[in-house]
Amino acid sequence: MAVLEVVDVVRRFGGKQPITALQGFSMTAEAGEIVGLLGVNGAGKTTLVKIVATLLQPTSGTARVCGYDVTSRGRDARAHLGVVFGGDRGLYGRLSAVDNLIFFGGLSGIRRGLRLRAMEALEQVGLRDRANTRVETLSRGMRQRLHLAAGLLHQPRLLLLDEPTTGLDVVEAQRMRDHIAGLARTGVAVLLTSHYPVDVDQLASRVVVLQDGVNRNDLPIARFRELAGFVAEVRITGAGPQPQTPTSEGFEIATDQHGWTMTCRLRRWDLGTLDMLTSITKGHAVAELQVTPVGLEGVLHSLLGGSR
Ligand SMILES: Nc1ncnc2c1ncn2[C@@H]1O[C@H](COP(=O)(O)OP(=O)(O)OP(=O)(O)O)[C@@H](O)[C@H]1O
Repeated sequence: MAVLEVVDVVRRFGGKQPITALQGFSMTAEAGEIVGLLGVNGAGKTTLVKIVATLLQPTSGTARVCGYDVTSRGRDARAHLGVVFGGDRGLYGRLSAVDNLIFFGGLSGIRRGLRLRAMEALEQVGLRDRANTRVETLSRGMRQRLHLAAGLLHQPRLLLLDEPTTGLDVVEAQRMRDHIAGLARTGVAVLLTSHYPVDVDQLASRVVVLQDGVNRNDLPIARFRELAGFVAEVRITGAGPQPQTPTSEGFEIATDQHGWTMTCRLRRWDLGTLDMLTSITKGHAVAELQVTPVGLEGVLHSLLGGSR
């Protein structure tokens, strides 16, 4: 059984200009899987996350967490899911890290062994040694990890993460990603919404693209990258006579007062490609060779670029 199963969910909002944010959206997430949820602003990501989190009801369709319908079995669904929104608000600055967790745990109905659970959750996010530190003296990254710990208190099978690295420096963002990856290795399913392609690039095993309220692409991340139609961009600069460019591979060459620049989007990257580049540039004065693998950003751009 999938940890998360969303089937044909429709969500309409009324008002002067009624809007259908989700129009028959379906997806699943299995144990241990990190699914990256991508889409332009207004695509319906937050609406979907709120429905799964039992904060908003679908107009029609079903969403189940560990088999429990989020509408008719909301309490059971909530018992199996943790929600972590980005940012560091909502914590009590004058309480210690562990007391914040005890407070949140109490609110979500954990009665027995709460202090022990709180300490375990702090351990999971690398904050055990800060258990008794007042939250207002913790760094932003630490406070964000404390949010993650709060989402883990009741040992959920599904974690909904919305922008988990917002506002973090590169070191803290990487630490956060490491913790998320570690959680998935313990079998937790993660639905990750992020505007930072690097989060999804590094973490997700599968990518779902939400567009116009439907699941437009749902692919393992390696297959998703292939949607760009190329694997890498190559850029070679040099001086002196310009090389002969092969017509078959779509090379382009430009010249200026400093010399020439040759660019190409490669459809594959292997030893044959390397041989080809060597033979094109043989005997020419090459100043620089750059090969940039296509990232998620490039794929999203070619998928969603003109479709707002
Ligand atoms: N409470 C609401 N009332 C009316 N319309 C809403 C409401 N919540 C969301 N919408 C509309 O539903 C659509 C989807 O919004 P949603 O916030 O789910 O998108 P999103 O993909 O999360 O966007 P972003 O990336 O900007 O956070 C938008 O057109 C939005 O204006």
